Amino acid sequence: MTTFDLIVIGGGVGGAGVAIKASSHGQKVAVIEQRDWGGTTVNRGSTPKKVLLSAAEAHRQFQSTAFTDVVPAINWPKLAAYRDSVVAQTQARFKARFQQNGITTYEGHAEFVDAHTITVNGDRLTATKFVLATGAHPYELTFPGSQMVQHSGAFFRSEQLPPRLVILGAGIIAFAMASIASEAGAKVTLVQHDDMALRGYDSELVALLIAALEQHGVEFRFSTEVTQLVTTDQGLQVSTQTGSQWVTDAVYTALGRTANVSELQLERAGVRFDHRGVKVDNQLQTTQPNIYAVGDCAAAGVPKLANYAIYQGKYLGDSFHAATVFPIKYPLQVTAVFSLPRLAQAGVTVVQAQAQPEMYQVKTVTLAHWLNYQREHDDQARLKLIINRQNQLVVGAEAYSYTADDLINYLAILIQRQLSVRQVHDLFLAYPSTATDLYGIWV
Ligand SMILES: Cc1cc2nc3c(=O)[nH]c(=O)nc-3n(C[C@H](O)[C@H](O)[C@H](O)COP(=O)(O)OP(=O)(O)OC[C@H]3O[C@@H](n4cnc5c(N)ncnc54)[C@H](O)[C@@H]3O)c2cc1C
Ligand SMILES: NC(=O)c1ccc[n+]([C@@H]2O[C@H](COP(=O)([O-])OP(=O)(O)OC[C@H]3O[C@@H](n4cnc5c(N)ncnc54)[C@H](O)[C@@H]3O)[C@@H](O)[C@H]2O)c1
Repeated sequence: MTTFDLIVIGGGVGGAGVAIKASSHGQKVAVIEQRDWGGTTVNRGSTPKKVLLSAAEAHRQFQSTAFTDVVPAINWPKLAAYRDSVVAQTQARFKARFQQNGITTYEGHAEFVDAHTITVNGDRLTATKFVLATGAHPYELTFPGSQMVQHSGAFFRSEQLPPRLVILGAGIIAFAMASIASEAGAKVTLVQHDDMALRGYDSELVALLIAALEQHGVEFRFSTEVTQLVTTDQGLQVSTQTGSQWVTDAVYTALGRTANVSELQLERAGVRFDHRGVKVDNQLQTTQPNIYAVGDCAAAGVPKLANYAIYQGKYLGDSFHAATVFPIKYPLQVTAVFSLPRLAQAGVTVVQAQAQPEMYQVKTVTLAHWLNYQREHDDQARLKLIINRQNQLVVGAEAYSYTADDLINYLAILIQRQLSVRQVHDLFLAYPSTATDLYGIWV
């Protein structure tokens, strides 16, 4: 039986964070992956998504500048081939990084025998500590014909773009898919069961994004659900609860994700979990003291995003080595919707600020006439700053523009460092750029 100080189950971004940190502190570490190194992010999430998005962005720029008469079509199979080469290279680098750090890698499904032993490919491995980093899988549907529904991962890895497609859900993934597909020429219909898109983001900015996509031909059907899919000679016939019917070529879901916990035999190890994932405390420890969980499989009360999984992994890798362990503290929330245009947010949200008007002021800054936005034809670009009334520091920001994620990341740094207006003006930066725009927008 092979013994380690630490075994990490799951070779995605969360598992990598903890394994590499722990091994840098001299621990004997193994990582086990059952499907593909790099997990969701590298294979079915942000990596393929951002490669596709680059082509969509270039296509948009062609239309909005001097090239109006000659807008080249996106060659999807060519784009797909490039995307697959980027994914393959990233995956290979991901695995090599484990090996370069002296981490033992296993390819296979891990499950617990007891709290100190697991099996992989029939081998038994033991360790002092375990970290669960098994991620999540798409929410499954059960209506008649739902076996023909594909997941968002299939869209981001598709070889061909369906001419007509339906997206179920109006969350963060749905908006990225709708933006890419519509820019690449597909007729997109998005179905959301209630009237709320992108919950948590400022409704005014969300309305601007919906209007931009509608202008691009995306059809939104709110307050209804798909109830049946039937194959016909014309394609897939979609029926909804409210009685609508139309024909499409493909249906993709983006309805949220469920933690990968049920196939780990966690009961044998004394680890408790529910539909939200593995129960963890504020040090990411499960109900079994030598077993921890990070990322999408953990019910840690934070967004299930790559930046959180990486942050938790690094925290845990360091905490195993620390003399005193403090609870994990997230400096602020930062998220982005990779749509066209983008929505991004850092710190206190507009929704939170509006609920506490005595504490926060919301200031709207129109960006459209600023050089960086004007040159991009970003004519609706705007920023909402959330200001703490007591000390006048900016504590949150929400932006809508083609480069909102960049601006929000600069603001996230300034918010985390609690910089005052004076300190921002003392920074020396290359001009003109998104960074120097901070001089103007920072109150
Ligand atoms: C389409 C899409 C786009 C996204 N875009 C973004 C984005 O732009 N920004 C962002 O921050 N987040 C994004 N996310 C979320 C992000 O991908 C996840 O939060 C992140 O991947 C979580 O990392 P993880 O390591 O917890 O899990 P994963 O990356 O899912 O890795 C878990 C790994 O564990 C393996 N595994 C599971 N069970 C076992 C077992 N029993 N034995 C061995 N191995 C096992 C799985 O095969 C998998 O490889 C996106 C997600 C999706 C689906
Ligand atoms: N840029 C990013 O940061 C990013 C990008 C993609 C994914 N992610 C992560 O992946 C997770 C999953 O994303 P997602 O978009 O699948 O989920 P989500 O939770 O963001 O959105 C799902 C949407 O589907 C709706 N819905 C639920 N059931 C429905 C039904 N039967 N018919 C129609 N609509 C229905 C929900 O009300 C919700 O609006 C996110 O929570 C996030 O953690 C992050």
